[in-house]
Amino acid sequence: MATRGGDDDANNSPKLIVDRYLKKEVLGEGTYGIVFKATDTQTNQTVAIKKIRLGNQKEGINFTALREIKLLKELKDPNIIELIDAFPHKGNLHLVFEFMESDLEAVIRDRNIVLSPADIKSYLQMTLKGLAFCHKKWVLHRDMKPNNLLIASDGQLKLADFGLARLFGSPNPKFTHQVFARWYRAPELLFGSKQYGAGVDVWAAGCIFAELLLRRPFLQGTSDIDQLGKIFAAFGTPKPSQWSDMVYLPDYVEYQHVPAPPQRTLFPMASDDALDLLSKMFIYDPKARITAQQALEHRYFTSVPAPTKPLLLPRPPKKGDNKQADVNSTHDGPVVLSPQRKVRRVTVNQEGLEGTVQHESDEHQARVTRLTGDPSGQSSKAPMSIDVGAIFGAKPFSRTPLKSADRSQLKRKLDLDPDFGYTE
Ligand SMILES: Nc1ncnc2c1ncn2[C@@H]1O[C@H](COP(=O)(O)OP(=O)(O)OP(=O)(O)O)[C@@H](O)[C@H]1O
Repeated sequence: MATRGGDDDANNSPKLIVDRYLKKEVLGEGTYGIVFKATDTQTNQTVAIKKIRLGNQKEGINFTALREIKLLKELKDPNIIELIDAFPHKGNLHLVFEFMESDLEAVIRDRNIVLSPADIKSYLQMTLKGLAFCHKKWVLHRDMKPNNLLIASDGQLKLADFGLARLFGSPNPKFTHQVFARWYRAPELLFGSKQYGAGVDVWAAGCIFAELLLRRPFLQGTSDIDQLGKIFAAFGTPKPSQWSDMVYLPDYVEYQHVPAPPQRTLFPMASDDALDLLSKMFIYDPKARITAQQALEHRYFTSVPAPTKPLLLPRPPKKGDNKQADVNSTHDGPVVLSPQRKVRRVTVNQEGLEGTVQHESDEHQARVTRLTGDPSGQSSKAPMSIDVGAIFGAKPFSRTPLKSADRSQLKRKLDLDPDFGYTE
């Protein structure tokens, strides 16, 4: 029997809604409403239900929105989260999605996860595949950021919250999430463009690519003006020859000329191909910016290393099991190592970090080079030893057997990608 009364979100006890979904615990609250875990009793599938408040849309959900939701239901792609069902219930719209284990923000912020160049390539490829699919169907995301890129149990990254920004209006500024969204905002949006296109999503994907490389958000503006300032500091002020239409944008103001620093100084660890793709995703003129499809065809994706297969990507902690992850930290630099990797000693020198990995089960040894770098390019010349075991509180050389997943991941990285870590 459906429970039609007393729909209390704070109450985590299971209850059946619309005769189909057995509602369980609340997973979190976002800009548009509360998300809770549920079981679809028809299919026995675990789902996530996003309950969208329609409070300030007095006329309730309109036909345009319903039509667009129908469109979203038809967007089926391995890199787009599936909208399984949508229904109004007690004055709220309920969107039923496949349940996802984690998200890219958790991966980026988890100090225990090492991202190899191949892993970064894989995450970016899945992001661009999802985007390219939607852009082909004329759907924009408009709210691309790492916590909207969800990760399934099979490692597949899926774009979530597609189109919600357009359907339900700008997020309420009282939510801090909006501040984060600013970091991914394209310059045409910051200049007040009302007729923007798919380029806004590509710019945001570029910010996410940069964040994967740096392990911290790339352009952290504190206001819209400051965001533009951060963009100009990174890429130089746009010249009319680079972006002739900018002068017609509603909020365009002339800025004092700032030259672009060499991109290599911003991403010292990026490969030439990665840097070339990044620079194309950050082209000022949205008409000249690379499209998601063109980005997928960039040589970055065909050069070695090949993108990591989703199943082999580092496993982020499952939702509700994030004791290991330092999700509250705002990283100021690349994360170094996972304790499971048993690095004996790491030496910092001009090249970055060096160390020796000892793998107990097969005595596999490999040199780890360039594990991190100093984004300012001012790393100390004097070598310095760091006992990584001590940093992570793990006993160096303890004989605790590695879990088979850890073992295969480590072996894969060492075998396939000898200078795994930070050649990007
Ligand atoms: N399909 C899903 N499967 C599992 N958890 C989900 C799913 N969708 C959302 N969540 C979780 O529910 C919580 C709220 O998500 P929601 O998308 O509403 O907001 P958010 O991503 O935290 O922020 P914002 O609204 O700014 O994007 C988050 O913890 C999110 O990871």
